[in-house]
Amino acid sequence: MNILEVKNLTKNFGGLTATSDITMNVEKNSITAVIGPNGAGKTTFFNMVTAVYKPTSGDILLNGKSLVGLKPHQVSQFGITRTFQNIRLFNEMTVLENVLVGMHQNLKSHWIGTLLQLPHIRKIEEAAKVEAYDILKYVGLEDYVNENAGNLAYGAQRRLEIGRAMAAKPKILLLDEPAAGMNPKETDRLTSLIHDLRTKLDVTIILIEHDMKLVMKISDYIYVLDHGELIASGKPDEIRTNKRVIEAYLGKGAVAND
Ligand SMILES: Nc1ncnc2c1ncn2[C@@H]1O[C@H](COP(=O)(O)OP(=O)(O)OP(=O)(O)O)[C@@H](O)[C@H]1O
Repeated sequence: MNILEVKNLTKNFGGLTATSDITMNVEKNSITAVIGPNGAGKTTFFNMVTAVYKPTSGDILLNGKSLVGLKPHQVSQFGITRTFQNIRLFNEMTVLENVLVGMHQNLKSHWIGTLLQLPHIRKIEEAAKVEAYDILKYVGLEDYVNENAGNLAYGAQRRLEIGRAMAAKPKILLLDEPAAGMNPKETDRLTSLIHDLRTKLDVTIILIEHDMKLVMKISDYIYVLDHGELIASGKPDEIRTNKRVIEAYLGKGAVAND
């Protein structure tokens, strides 16, 4: 079953076409990768799915309902959260607080209740902390709960970002280059985390990533963009050997003629 359907999605910035007539289907509970050389339109695609940009034309359907025209916070309430290419944590807040921030839209507490320390609000907040702690365990940060986020090592900061995004209980998690800047050990750890999120927490993952080893290892399906156009789609083994994909990455002439 498709959780997300992208239909003929185009985004123009003045005379520049960032994505052109893209159609994709993302199956529920899958790991789907969107790859392509720099400037291919990958982040623009994420920005349209999260309503940061309005498509010039085309549609995006979440469980059959259009997301076009919604505000970013509404898309997030409908169950789509993301992480960013550049880490965006609250460095001066603790690791636990960063996850609690990600959870806020699911908390029914009201500021006045918090201010007055009403017992039922305190209960909700305690429950939120327990849940946040569970998430931190999941992403392997339970020993750093009270550490400031800015003090974490790079790979740990990236995992905290994923933890914060998971706190919103998304149906779809969009990861924008989660392995960027990671060393091979950190990438391995991230790979198994992403794999676990899908298998154990029932989330659908859409991943933009330049690390092809990671992409080929965990993706069920891959879409390839080049200069805003969808040039290929298929399972990792199909993409690995696709001539247009190899040419897009390595330049024309990289593929020997048959
Ligand atoms: N807000 C904007 N205004 C004008 N042009 C933009 C805007 N955002 C993106 N673009 C252009 O759209 C094209 C696609 O950019 P995009 O960032 O989506 O590519 P990408 O595949 O994510 O690249 P990278 O892998 O380098 O992050 C580029 O030519 C970029 O300069």
